[in-house]
Amino acid sequence: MQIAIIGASGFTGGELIRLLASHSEGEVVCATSRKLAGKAVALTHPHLRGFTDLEYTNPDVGDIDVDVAFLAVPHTAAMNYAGSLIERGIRTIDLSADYRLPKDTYEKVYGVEHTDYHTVPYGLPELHRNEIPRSILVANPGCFPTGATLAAAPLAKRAHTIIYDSKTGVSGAGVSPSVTNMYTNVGDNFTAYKMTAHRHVAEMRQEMGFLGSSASVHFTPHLLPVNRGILTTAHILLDEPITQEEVDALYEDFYAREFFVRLQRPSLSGVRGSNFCDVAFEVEEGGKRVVAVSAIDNLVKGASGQAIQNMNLMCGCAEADGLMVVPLQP
Ligand SMILES: NC(=O)C1=CN([C@@H]2O[C@H](COP(=O)(O)OP(=O)(O)OC[C@H]3O[C@@H](n4cnc5c(N)ncnc54)[C@H](OP(=O)(O)O)[C@@H]3O)[C@@H](O)[C@H]2O)C=CC1
Ligand SMILES: CC(=O)N[C@@H](CCC(=O)OP(=O)(O)O)C(=O)O
Repeated sequence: MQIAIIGASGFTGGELIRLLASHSEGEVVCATSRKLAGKAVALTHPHLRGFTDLEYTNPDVGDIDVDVAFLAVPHTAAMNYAGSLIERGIRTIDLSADYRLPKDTYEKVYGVEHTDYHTVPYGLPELHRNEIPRSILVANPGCFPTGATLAAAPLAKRAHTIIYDSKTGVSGAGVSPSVTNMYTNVGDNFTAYKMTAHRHVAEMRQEMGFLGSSASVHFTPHLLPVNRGILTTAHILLDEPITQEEVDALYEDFYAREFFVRLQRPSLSGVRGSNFCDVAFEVEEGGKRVVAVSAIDNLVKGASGQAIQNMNLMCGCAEADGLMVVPLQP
């Protein structure tokens, strides 16, 4: 199975190459970068030396001839590639936000016109496993919505309000330097941003709706001085009181067949480098608030690992192929 990574010089592109190095059926044969064409991939991803001899190329999209393509480019750029790939039968996984939302919602949230819209499955396998195998194009979820939705999903129908409070590592902002992500602003510091209107809240609401929830959903992200990981605390407010035993049973049942969701105390180092989402939950006295906490690696379950999970489902490979990576704790 020949694979192209479009946008391979970025963080998620590098993670795709790292994880696919141990895939039993896939081989990365094309790694694109507009700026680094002709240079060795291992020059900008030195951790990959010895695992890839590829050089970056900058082909026209119509000349990319592979079985599977990953779009690891910014939102609004992915829509320029997807159409040409899928019309030639290339299974495509888009890591950007371009196909995650209905067209009108996307255009409102992202403030741009969508010039090549397709309705495609939302690639959160734990919720949409049945839709993904039939699809030629899958929208890989946002990093925050992945951790948040997996934390609250089993209680979706019981909640009237869900408040997600997330802390993220800086690699979520991508490889390009900026004043926001420079060391002097991030190191030895901790701050909230986009406090009431982050673009990911639309995805979080969409997935709660998919689960049959009418809960009102709110979200505030914070920037942690770490490279990888998202810890999300979900405050799940209920109309009817619930017991700890009932919540235990709901989560255990919901995730009984999900290898990548582990019900144990979440921490960033407990999932680092891996495709796991760890989730724990506790009922407050009185039974009307459940606090559920999740941890993911934003570059793996929040992006490239989940994208490979989707590829595996789309292509009939074992779901965990390329993803049997043990977390890096401590
Ligand atoms: N980082 C994260 O934790 C997560 C990221 N994502 C999403 O995945 C995608 C990639 O993210 P990430 O790897 O962090 O981003 P980076 O900024 O690190 O990398 C982006 C890549 O895309 C290329 N690129 C940039 N602009 C364009 C363009 N207009 N056309 C073609 N290629 C372009 C860049 O290389 P060059 O300029 O050389 O061509 C680079 O290789 C984004 O949509 C992001 O939102 C999703 C979940 C989590
Ligand atoms: C730290 C940081 O800036 N994180 C990014 C989200 C990460 C991301 O990649 O967004 P998508 O999943 O939609 O692609 C942000 O808050 O916008």
